[in-house]
Amino acid sequence: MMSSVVKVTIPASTANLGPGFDALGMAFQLYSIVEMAVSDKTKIVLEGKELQGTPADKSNLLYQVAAGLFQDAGQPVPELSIRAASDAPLTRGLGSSAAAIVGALVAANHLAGEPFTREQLFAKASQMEGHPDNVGASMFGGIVVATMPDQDGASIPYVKLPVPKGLQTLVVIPEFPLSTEKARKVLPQVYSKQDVVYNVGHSSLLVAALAQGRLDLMGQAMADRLHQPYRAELVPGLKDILDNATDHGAVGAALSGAGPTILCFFQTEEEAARLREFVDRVMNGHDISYRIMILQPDEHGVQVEIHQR
Ligand SMILES: Nc1ncnc2c1ncn2[C@@H]1O[C@H](COP(=O)(O)OP(=O)(O)O)[C@@H](O)[C@H]1O
Ligand SMILES: N[C@@H](CCOP(=O)(O)O)C(=O)O
Repeated sequence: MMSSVVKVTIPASTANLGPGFDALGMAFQLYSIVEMAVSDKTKIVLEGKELQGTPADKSNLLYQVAAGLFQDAGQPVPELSIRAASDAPLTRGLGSSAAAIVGALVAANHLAGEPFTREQLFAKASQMEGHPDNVGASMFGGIVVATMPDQDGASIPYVKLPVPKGLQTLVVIPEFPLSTEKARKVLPQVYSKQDVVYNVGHSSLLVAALAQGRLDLMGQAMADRLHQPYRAELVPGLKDILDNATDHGAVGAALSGAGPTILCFFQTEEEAARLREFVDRVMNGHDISYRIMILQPDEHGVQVEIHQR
């Protein structure tokens, strides 16, 4: 009998864009894939260097998320054959856990006969991550503005914005990992009224600037007081880059998600060259190993192909 293999391609993402903590996400043309099929015995194959060290048994996040979906749908959890690969590095602030959750949910939902809509999968993924920023971008592509609802399980209100034409991203990816869990623990429990008002203003201005393609406002609008100042102690070079990137070719700069990746937006090749030189100088000054990637935005979000075997 023929059985179906579902192949899901998921874009990596950046969250926050500076002030939009837990609310803004943007998808990149940097992909991971998850292939899933019902099988006699669970087998998980993880390909490539980025997934090295990730468990290949039933404790794997992809299996756990897929099993949870079958349970939520009121179906027995089948044995699963899973193959996964990622061009995006893990624990660097490029949304790998969100991409894995989105990939496993979309794949398992297909195998279960599509019991849940995309909006419901988005809500599930956001509950699992605890915030909708990366999962929104991986699910829908482009720039996603979203917020967690007051009630558990309710749908997540969001708006997808196209990425302003010509906006490109240079990411500086340090070699050391930083788990999101650790980078959330350094944040305060309580903020001053001034800092909250500051972020509401900057995040609102940033969303409006993105919606109208006002790249001239991004440098100012991307300033943040809720997370970057606290996370700077975990990311050598961050403060320097945030303070000075716009003087060296950047349209704006931010910590990518919880870090340690740092992102700088730019438009022209000349800006990219100036930025590279600046970033090299800063990171070498801190004696940090890193790599630089130029990433284009993804506008499509998660993509699904079905194969018969
Ligand atoms: N394809 C995958 N398969 C299994 N687990 C994954 C996969 N991708 C990410 N993960 C899990 O997500 C963790 C990274 O999540 P996190 O600390 O939030 O960093 P980030 O999302 O910024 O990469 C990894 O340590 C791993 O446990
Ligand atoms: N809003 C979250 C985003 C975490 O993104 P990740 O890619 O680092 O997992 C946060 O800032 O904690």
